[in-house]
Amino acid sequence: MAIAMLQQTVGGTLQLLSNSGTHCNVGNRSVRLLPKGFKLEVEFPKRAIYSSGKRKLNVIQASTSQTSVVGPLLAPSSSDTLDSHMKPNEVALILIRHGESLWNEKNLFTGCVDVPLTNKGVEEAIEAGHRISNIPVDMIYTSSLIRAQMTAMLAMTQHRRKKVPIILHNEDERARAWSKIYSEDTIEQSIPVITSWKLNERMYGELQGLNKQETADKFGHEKVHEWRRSYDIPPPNGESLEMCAQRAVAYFRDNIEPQLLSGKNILISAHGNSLRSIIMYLDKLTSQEVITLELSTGIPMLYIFKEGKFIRRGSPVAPTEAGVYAYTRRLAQYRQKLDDMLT
Ligand SMILES: O=C(O)[C@@H](CO)OP(=O)(O)O
Repeated sequence: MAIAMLQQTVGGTLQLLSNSGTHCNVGNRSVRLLPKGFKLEVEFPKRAIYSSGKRKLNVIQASTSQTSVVGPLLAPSSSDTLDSHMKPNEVALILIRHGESLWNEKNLFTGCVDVPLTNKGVEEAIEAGHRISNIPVDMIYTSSLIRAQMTAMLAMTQHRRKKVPIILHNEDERARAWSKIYSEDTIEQSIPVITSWKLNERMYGELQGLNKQETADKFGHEKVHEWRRSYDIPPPNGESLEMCAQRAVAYFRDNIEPQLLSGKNILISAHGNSLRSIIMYLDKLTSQEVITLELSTGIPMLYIFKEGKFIRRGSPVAPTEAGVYAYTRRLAQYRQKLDDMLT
């Protein structure tokens, strides 16, 4: 079936994107839409009926400055034509803990120290990418730390949609202006990547850089276990899990949840403790339950956000790709569309 999707208005023109060859009526004009992402610009009328054959697609109301779209075929806030058949009230949320870092390998407390991935970590990130390669991703959030950013970027190299993840630089006005993209086409083929320190690993204070085994030998296993896995006891001059959760969950609620509500499919690449905090919020875990939660490096976890609820769909243990796609009709449809477009 043809999908004609309203892209945007550009100086009095309307852009349509199609994923299969068909005729499409725009107002009183009949135009041909070509397969796979062919983009058409037409002058838009004030009000037009979109139709493909006898099938009415959408009613567009447009003015030079504003366009609104009414119709079941468009997910209003999604920019991806592949999503146009999907229920706008159901979106995917993927969480990935970064792959193994050089300090994970050396068994050092890392916290907010900015350490890159090992070769194994790179492989884990690529494997994570395979597992999520058929799940829609409209936006990516990462911490400000390179291990989480590397993981997101490497994972996205495997995504079948082949959009380009692009880090947004919002440090100041100039950073924003200098990284501006001037092609709407290119923007459409990009995924914005938003970084925030609020998704960083919990700050490990004076343990950062110390060897975990040596620290346990020195201070006692019980003490170190308390620093590492209690909920509200911070390591010396560091953050407890509770303190980490306060800023990570606040960030999630204030910044990420509104995007999910508006229909965006989101990937978060972050850290053991910032993700445990977010999972505590999503799964309504108690402080006793969250301290027993261990996350492996590079294993993606899938949630479906539907009707205001987070439903976990991928096991943190080892979700197989086939298992993940069996979960919802919407994800199966997305995968089918990728198959149709990319084979
Ligand atoms: O060192 C760290 O920053 C974290 C995660 O690797 O360690 P822990 O397992 O104690 O949470």
